[in-house]
Amino acid sequence: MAKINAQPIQDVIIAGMSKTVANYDYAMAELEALVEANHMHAALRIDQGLEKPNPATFFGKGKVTEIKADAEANDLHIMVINADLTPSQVRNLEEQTGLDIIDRTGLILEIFGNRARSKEAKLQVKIAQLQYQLPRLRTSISNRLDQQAGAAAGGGGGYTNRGSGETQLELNRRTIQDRISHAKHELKELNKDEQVRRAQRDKAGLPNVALVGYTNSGKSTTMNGLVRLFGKGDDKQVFEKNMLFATLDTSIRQLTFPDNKQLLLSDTVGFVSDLPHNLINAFRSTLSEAANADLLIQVIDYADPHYKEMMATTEKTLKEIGVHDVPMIYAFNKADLTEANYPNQQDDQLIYAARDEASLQALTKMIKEQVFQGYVTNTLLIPFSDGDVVAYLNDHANILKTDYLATGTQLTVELNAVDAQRFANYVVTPA
Ligand SMILES: Nc1nc2c(ncn2[C@@H]2O[C@H](COP(=O)(O)OP(=O)(O)OP(=O)(O)O)[C@@H](O)[C@H]2O)c(=O)[nH]1
Ligand SMILES: [Mg+2]
Repeated sequence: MAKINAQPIQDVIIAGMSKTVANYDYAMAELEALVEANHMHAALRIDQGLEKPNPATFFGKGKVTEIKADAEANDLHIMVINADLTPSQVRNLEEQTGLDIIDRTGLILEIFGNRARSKEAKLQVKIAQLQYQLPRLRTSISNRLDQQAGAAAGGGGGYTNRGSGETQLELNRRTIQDRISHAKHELKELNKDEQVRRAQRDKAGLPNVALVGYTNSGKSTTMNGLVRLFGKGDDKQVFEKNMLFATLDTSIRQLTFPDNKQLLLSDTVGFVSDLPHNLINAFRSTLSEAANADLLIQVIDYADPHYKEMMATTEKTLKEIGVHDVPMIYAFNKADLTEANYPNQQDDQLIYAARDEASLQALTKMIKEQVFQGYVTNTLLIPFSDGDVVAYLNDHANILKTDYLATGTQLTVELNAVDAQRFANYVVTPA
């Protein structure tokens, strides 16, 4: 699939309805970045200021004629629109302009389709794509997604719908519905394994910390930096790259600090405004790591002039995936590209750069202050016959003091809630 990058970049029109979107300029800048992420280039931009989109063709009648003429004059064949259109709006516009129309959700689904690597991500994207296609069978975007799915399956799987008769359409509807159920079933099987792994992790009682934030803000780079400092020697680095949606999976790594305290850190899919609903649904299990976290680190690209809008997008998306009341550290990244001093902490905010070690140490300190609050310091007297307990604590806990008494080993040790409970029988009051 390395071929994707070899594809020529396709010139397209981007278009939007300026009065129906809050912060229109930012929305169009975001659309342009999404278009680039899909190996396209916004060669022409068309705006219209209607109060309400035309129910039949989205744009007004005169505008549609203008679009057709502009497209022909510039030899452009695709128009990407900064909104979600009804299936009939897409069909009408395609008929009247002769252009292939891609709406916002279609665009994001196509990007995700190109990026998905793991089996889980592929299934999740496929489900979202098929659900999107179902009411849009006779549109060009449905064909595009079909061709993508066909290419991913090794070629030959794609089929075209345009201009096909009603019988063909019915057949396709059934085929798509079958494919959705099949993919859902496969995903469910995969998620079973994931649930087992999660149960094992929960049993270990380690705090869960999740990196979240707008796409391309530096989550994976931050994860890799922390893993380099505190991960196990054989921990793999996660994929980091200057492109939207580089990460479509959740990776989890264990960090162990010099005082033996441990936590699990996860890195996941980045956000963008108005992530399609069926995509969010399909990615629910991937995103659940964030929903179950004890602490979120919101990574923000502080060097991007739109960082405030990106933060608002992140907050909104988190609400949508059901994340409420999880404590958050605001990590303003890429300070090396700004005038700001770094690392610089103020309350729950940190200005930093993900590849700067002092920054990573500052972030670590903030994380530790948050997640290890619930630790208690106990003194345990462990009989010599329970040597495995002493061994476990040596590996997993911060031992402040060790005394060898006639009756056993006496440890003063910091314990998380699960371990404190587990070893409650050994607690003594030190003499
Ligand atoms: N200058 C600078 N670049 C950074 C910093 N952190 C990350 N980057 C770059 O920003 C780009 C995106 O980084 P990633 O870590 O892949 O971002 P992400 O948030 O994981 O992105 P997605 O997985 O696409 O959501 C890469 O080109 C990184 O090299 C930083 O502190 N300074
Ligand atoms: Mg990433």
